[in-house]
Amino acid sequence: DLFGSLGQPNLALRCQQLRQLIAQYDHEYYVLDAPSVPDSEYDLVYRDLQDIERQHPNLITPDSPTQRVSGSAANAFNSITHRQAMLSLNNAFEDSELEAFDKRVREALGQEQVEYAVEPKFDGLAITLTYENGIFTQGATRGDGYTGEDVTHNLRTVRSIPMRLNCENAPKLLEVRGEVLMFKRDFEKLNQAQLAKGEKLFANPRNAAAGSLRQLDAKITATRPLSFFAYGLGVADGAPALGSHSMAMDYLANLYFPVSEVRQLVMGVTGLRDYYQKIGQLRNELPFDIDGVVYKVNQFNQQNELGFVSRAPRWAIAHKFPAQEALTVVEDINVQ
Ligand SMILES: NC(=O)c1c(N)nc(OC2CCCC2)nc1O[C@@H]1CCC[C@@H]1O
Repeated sequence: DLFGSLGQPNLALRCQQLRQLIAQYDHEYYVLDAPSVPDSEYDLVYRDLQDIERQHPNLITPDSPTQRVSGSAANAFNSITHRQAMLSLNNAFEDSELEAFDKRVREALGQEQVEYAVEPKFDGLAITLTYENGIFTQGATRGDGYTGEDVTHNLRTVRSIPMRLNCENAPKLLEVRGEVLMFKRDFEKLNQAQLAKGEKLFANPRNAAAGSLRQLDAKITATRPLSFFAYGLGVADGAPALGSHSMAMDYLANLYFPVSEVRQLVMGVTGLRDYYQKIGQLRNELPFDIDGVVYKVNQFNQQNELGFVSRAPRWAIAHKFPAQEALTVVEDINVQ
């Protein structure tokens, strides 16, 4: 038969090729929103992999897309201590605080103007992803910044989180920090489905994302439309030398991680202010909720020079928008 002639080694290679192809298709569909093949083609490739794995379970690998929804329901989350603390951010609300931040940074660095990496402040749930030799092995919530909950199985179900790194010589260890969130449109659809099922409605996308991620049964998480954006690195062992936050984001984008498309590099406090205004205008059009923007000194050597105050860095602050009145009201849907 077909498989007899292929033999094990070739089958293993065939599985690897199928996994790689599906990882590419997932990236195009869930991250770039630009599939290169129709769903019918995707389903054929996926079924090929499933058939081989069903006949040869020894060929199943943890990064196989067929393993995204797996694992039985646990009765509690294990506690994970982060190799590198997941710090929080000091907030600025007034323009005067912005001036003060930039002034402190300029004086500490002895520099006229500072280059900042700026990006939206995603309003979701902070998590950390661990990749060992290019394979996703563990995921955890931020928790108190030092220990979080092991939500590995749940994170496997998030299609925009890659199960393997898209590179040849993968780093021995790579920790990726980011935010799990739910897009506004997916949140509306979820609440309409909840309503139709007579189940409770979620208050907002952030609560829906947090509630979905902290399900003990990953099969429930798999039914929820979760997304992810990377915004930083934790421990990186064997990764190429990255000198700045913007370089780290480029590196992650090449590894198939979703990163913000509206991130920028700006100079000085004027650059910060302009970006805050720009995103403030864009806010309601963005497909996801944000509660501000984040400014980071871009160069890592300058970040190291500035260090942290208690648990938050001196080199970064969030600039919050005024809280939006609770406007996510599910309009009356005439439920039959
Ligand atoms: N929510 C965000 O979009 C975000 C971001 N874009 N960038 C950072 O960089 C921080 C992480 C540690 C030092 C700088 N943090 C963010 O969120 C933080 C994570 C934990 C508390 C805040 O929500």
